Amino acid sequence: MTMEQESALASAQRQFDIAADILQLEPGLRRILRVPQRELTVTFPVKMDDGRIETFVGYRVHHNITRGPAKGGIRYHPNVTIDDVRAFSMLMTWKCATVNIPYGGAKGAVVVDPRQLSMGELERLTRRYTSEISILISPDRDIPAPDIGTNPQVMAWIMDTYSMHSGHTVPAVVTGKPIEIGGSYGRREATARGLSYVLREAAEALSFPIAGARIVIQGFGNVGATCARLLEEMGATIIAVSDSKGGIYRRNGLPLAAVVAHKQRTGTVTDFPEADRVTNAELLELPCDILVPAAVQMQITARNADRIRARIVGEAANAPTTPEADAILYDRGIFVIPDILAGAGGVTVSYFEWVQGLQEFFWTEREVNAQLERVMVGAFNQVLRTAHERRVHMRTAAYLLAVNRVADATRIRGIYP
Ligand SMILES: NC(=O)c1ccc[n+]([C@@H]2O[C@H](COP(=O)([O-])OP(=O)(O)OC[C@H]3O[C@@H](n4cnc5c(N)ncnc54)[C@H](O)[C@@H]3O)[C@@H](O)[C@H]2O)c1
Repeated sequence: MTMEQESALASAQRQFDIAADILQLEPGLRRILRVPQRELTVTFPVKMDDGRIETFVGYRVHHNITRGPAKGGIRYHPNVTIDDVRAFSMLMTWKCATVNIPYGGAKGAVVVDPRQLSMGELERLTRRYTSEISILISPDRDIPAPDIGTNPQVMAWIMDTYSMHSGHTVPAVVTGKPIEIGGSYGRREATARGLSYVLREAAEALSFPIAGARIVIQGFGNVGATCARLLEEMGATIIAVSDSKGGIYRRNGLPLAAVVAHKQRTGTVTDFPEADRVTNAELLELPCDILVPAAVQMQITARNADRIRARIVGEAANAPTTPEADAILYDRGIFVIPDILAGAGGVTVSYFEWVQGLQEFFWTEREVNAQLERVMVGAFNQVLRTAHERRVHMRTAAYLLAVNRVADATRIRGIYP
């Protein structure tokens, strides 16, 4: 197996090992933090609309809960594996620790293509999966959230199922809920907004203003499209965007509102009449100031890293860059804002949603965004300082901060019994 084909977990562990070596982490702590603490696999039946009974496999993994309740999304995807869930649960531990919010890391999944299910089937699957993992979830133990293939409606069913079992309404058991039942203002845009704050800070650190910066975005979904709009509001020029079908490029800037309307009408950005078509591979190699991978993992690899022509790469997606590519980008002086920092706006506002639910006291959107900016800018500056002090790239710096926080918490609490 080549490095490029290694599993998501092996890649996450390799990244952890780099930080553990620099921190000279004691062998016992290394053994604890390298693997998930707790895993649940469930096989459960769902009545389909035609009367058949199908069985589905689901997972919920807690990587670490030393710093607080487990936090992480639930993915519905036909190809998801337990190994992916382990890797993403580990990334969640580091993401929460990087922005210093009091959570551990978790991830859940069901092996299913949700687009093949009716609404009724999706609801029954979600409610039964919730029931199966209810031995793990609760507002003070494990708080799920949306991920690929799930959305606020799925979170509403999880909240309702858990509440039915409890006999009273428990909004704080999930985040990413609809506003009407205790969701937070600003949650839907939070990942993109958090990213826009750190991109603005990064541009400033590299001595160019975000206003006028030329931006390329891979993935035009919730995060990518919102990020495009927010960066345009900051005065940046979006020159290329893409979705799973391909990308579009216009040297002088895309008319964003028209691209959004085209995507709504046709389901894709491709074939937008006033731009050139590019493939997703070509898009990544366009000359620009800021490249934002906001689609899927493993996009920047040893194969294309030497052709990336951005000054900053802001990782909205989880794990879009392989460790080999990281080293190449660093050597070429490209400033990478790693996923565990750049993509942490979502979990940060999830944390605010949980706090609001527990207190039953809700904030305005302005308050949410101001607190998000404080957390993201503070974390960015800490990671940047660490990178300078330790002479490492931003990903390793973020890992050093995050792993150290979890290691410290473990040492202070001690090993039970
Ligand atoms: N939504 C959040 O709060 C959040 C938080 C942290 C990280 N992320 C990560 O950000 C990424 C995007 O999340 P989202 O919520 O915008 O998802 P989404 O499903 O709304 O959008 C994904 C976009 O990527 C495109 N895409 C899919 N496969 C592609 C491929 N192979 N090449 C190019 N484009 C492709 C899709 O067409 C779509 O435009 C994911 O990796 C997700 O894990 C999301």
